[in-house]
Amino acid sequence: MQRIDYGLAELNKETTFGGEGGEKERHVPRIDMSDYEGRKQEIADALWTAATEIGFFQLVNHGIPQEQVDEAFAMSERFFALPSEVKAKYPLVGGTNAGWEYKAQVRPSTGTADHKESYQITLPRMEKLWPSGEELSGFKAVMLSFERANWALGMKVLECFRLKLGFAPDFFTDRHDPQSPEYQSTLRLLHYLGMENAKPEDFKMWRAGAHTDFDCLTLLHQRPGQGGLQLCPGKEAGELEWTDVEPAPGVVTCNIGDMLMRWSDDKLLSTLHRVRMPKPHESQGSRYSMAFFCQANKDAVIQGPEKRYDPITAHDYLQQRIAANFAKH
Ligand SMILES: O=C(O)CCC(=O)C(=O)O
Ligand SMILES: [Fe+2]
Repeated sequence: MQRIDYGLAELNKETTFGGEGGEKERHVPRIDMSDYEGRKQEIADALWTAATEIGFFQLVNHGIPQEQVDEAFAMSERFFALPSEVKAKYPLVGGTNAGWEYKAQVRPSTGTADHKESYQITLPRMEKLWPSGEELSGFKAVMLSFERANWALGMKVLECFRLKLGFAPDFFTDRHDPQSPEYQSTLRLLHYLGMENAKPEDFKMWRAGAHTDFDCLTLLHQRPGQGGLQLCPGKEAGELEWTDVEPAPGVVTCNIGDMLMRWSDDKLLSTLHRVRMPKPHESQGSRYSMAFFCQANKDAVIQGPEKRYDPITAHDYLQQRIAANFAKH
């Protein structure tokens, strides 16, 4: 693969992680979010340990009702089952993180398109991007309420990191204010294509190539029986060893993204991950997941307490990352 020189250091690193690598078991911490107000300090300590050691953790008792998660998954499946001509009426517009794309995301790590389609919801940019009620009744209402539930959970987690980093109360919540036109957090529905009729060479591809996320914090909903997510901590050179993150009922899998890594002067780790193809004994069917990306509002200025990096706005930061992933748009 030809190497392109990307502007950000994070991106130049990402071009070196596309290979198969090995596998290794690792412990992904579970964090109990119950009695959040009463246990905030304890939760913050547990989140901090997880985020500084492995960059991934799974929230339990997180407050998003299972029925709401199931309802959103059901709607997502119905959306992707719409005819392509309908979905194509709501296309991803370059640089916006809003709308539908089909096999359009080329990861700098692999140089090939992810084997998936996705539909992204970024609230201020959704004009003309919602399917009509006739096409998919109830979709918008279900997704708006699911978006908000994820936002609220994301802000609880970020508030704990805020506490540990020593920023003022509500620092991150203010910078992810959904009332602002600068809001750019994103709910992404994902459909990884079924492999039932795939050719052997298709299995050499990735459902999602190795990458780190651009955002502050990702909340990921997976379905039991639809695994494939793998993480690899550290960004050292050499053979990488990957760990399966198994979906479990009732958990929300979280990872730190590059924006928060910068904002914490590299203390909180944005960990490499990918979605591999199913193994022969695993389900070959479609895989659905839903990710909520807490991305600071465009006008937020990212700089850590120790000022390790020059300040950059969240807008400029994200644009560089999107440009590197959707070159064709
Ligand atoms: O679908 C998954 O399990 C992971 C998705 C992901 O890593 C992403 O969209 O950034
Ligand atoms: Fe990701």
